[in-house]
Amino acid sequence: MKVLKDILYKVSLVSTVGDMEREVSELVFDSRKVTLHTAFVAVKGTQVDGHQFIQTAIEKGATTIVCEQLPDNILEHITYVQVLDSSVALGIMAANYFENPSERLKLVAVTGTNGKTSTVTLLFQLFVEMGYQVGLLSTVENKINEEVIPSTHTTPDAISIQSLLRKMVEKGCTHCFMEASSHAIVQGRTIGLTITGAVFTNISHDHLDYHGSFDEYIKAKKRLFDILPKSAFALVNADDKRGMVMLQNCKAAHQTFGLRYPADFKAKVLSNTIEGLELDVNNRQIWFRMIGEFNAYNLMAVFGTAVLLGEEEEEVLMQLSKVKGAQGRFDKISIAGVTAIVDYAHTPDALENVLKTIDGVRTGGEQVITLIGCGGNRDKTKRPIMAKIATQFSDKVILTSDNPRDEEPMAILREMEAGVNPVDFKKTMIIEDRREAIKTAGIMAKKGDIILVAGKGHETYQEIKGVKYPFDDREIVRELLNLLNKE
Ligand SMILES: CC(=O)N[C@H]1[C@@H](OP(=O)(O)OP(=O)(O)OC[C@H]2O[C@@H](n3ccc(=O)[nH]c3=O)[C@H](O)[C@@H]2O)O[C@H](CO)[C@@H](O)[C@@H]1O[C@H](C)C(=O)N[C@@H](C)C(=O)N[C@H](CCC(=O)O)C(=O)O
Ligand SMILES: Nc1ncnc2c1ncn2[C@@H]1O[C@H](COP(=O)(O)OP(=O)(O)OP(=O)(O)O)[C@@H](O)[C@H]1O
Ligand SMILES: N[C@H](CCC[C@H](N)C(=O)O)C(=O)O
Ligand SMILES: [Mg+2]
Repeated sequence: MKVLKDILYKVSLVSTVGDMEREVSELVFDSRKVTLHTAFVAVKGTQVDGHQFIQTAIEKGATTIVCEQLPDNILEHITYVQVLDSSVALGIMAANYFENPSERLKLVAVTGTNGKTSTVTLLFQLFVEMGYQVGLLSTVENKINEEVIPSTHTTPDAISIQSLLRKMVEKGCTHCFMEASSHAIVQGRTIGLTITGAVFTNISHDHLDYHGSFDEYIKAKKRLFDILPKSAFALVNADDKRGMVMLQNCKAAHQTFGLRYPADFKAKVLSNTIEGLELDVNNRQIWFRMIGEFNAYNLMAVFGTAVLLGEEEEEVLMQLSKVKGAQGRFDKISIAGVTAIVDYAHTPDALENVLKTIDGVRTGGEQVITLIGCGGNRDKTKRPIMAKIATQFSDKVILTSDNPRDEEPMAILREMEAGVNPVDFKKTMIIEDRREAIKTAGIMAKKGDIILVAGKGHETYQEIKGVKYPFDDREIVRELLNLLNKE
């Protein structure tokens, strides 16, 4: 039990009604999770306004209500706390409730359209290699050392973040590496965190459905940098023109990484093959297991972060060359003479990067067959662009379902098809069923060919009309390619 007024420390209050010394058993923002003596925080969401569940929360046992508008019927046995912004209050209250765990470890938050999971996973693996106890919050999984805690979001809600950080501190973690999605930043999920360093990987087309415009999307990312204290570091990609935008009016120490423009942490790509990357970093030639130029950026973000956290350059590079990166990112599966690559590319930029990487490591003669879909209930404007990119950089393309969610799969596929140039129609086909699409790609592939299975990476399900059916690209690729004989 915690005392309400302690949990409200540093929260901007508009008014209060009732006992502020009241004990709080738990903090929740979802009426469905209310139990006796919980404090219910009413948040205005994208679907509904949490204020409409205040009565239900009280009926279920909540004795404290935190809200922006006080309800008409004030009950005597309930404490009401009126705040300016419930999401902001929730972040600060969650931090207080779990006793500010982020002040007790070094927390690095990574934002950007692509490369967040790759970067935080590399950081996690690197710091484990260097002998630290480490936490990870990522799209693929959350981790406390070797313990895996399933992830539901790229960035969890404020209460889950603080609760996970608290567990990390209890388990002796000295560092935590987390992804900060633009949704999370805008919704205040990262409020209340003491951040040691923030990293910006890049920004390109995504989530325009949610943010409304590219400018708003940039502003969302920038908010992470705006709140950094002077003692923190802000490490941005010098080769992305929005890197400098992130640093405008940012109080933290400005740091840059990159491959082209002058940067504090810079590398030169010496070789880039299907086996890995050779980079020159401060006149040291190092080999890494990651593939593609985009991974050279991720590696430089990781190198810079580790050095800014006080690690020795030499040691960082040596240990970094051992790590293997995140699941479902450029996962190579070679069976029956065919190489399939399962990759989470789900934005135009990521798809183009992965296809250019494949093109760059081709030895000649082999054809590239790309299988791609776009998620339902998400940014529609990227659909035709992604299909166009797929056809531009591949010999054959199968447009197929990703997670259709509540949309008609065929409608998504038609929107994708609209981006294909008529001259590319003959190399493009539509196969709605993703399993059938993978099978067809396998049948079409000749020995030596490369199949890119893009969009779902590590995901182990396919979401169709509210149901998550088991579906793992990596398993299906293995199963179906094993049935083929290309020898
Ligand atoms: C669009 C979006 O981001 N929605 C997130 C948001 O929910 P919301 O605002 O839609 O909530 P709502 O349904 O309108 O409800 C409003 C409030 O009423 C409460 N409520 C609701 C119903 C009820 O019976 N009782 C009740 O108290 C809810 O708990 C909530 O507090 O806040 C919730 C709690 O934090 C999130 O779980 C939810 O994520 C949804 C499920 C989601 O799919 N989000 C995706 C888009 C997302 O966040 N993705 C990013 C990654 C994006 C990237 O790739 O960069 C991520 O960080 O995962
Ligand atoms: N630095 C990068 N620049 C561009 N593309 C990248 C970069 N790193 C990875 N990618 C591509 O983007 C895909 C997604 O990478 P990753 O999962 O690391 O991004 P993310 O930012 O975590 O995505 P999400 O927003 O879904 O959490 C990868 O599968 C790869 O195709
Ligand atoms: N974090 C991304 C995941 C997209 C993955 C793709 N497989 C899809 O379902 O659209 C998003 O929320 O847009
Ligand atoms: Mg991610």
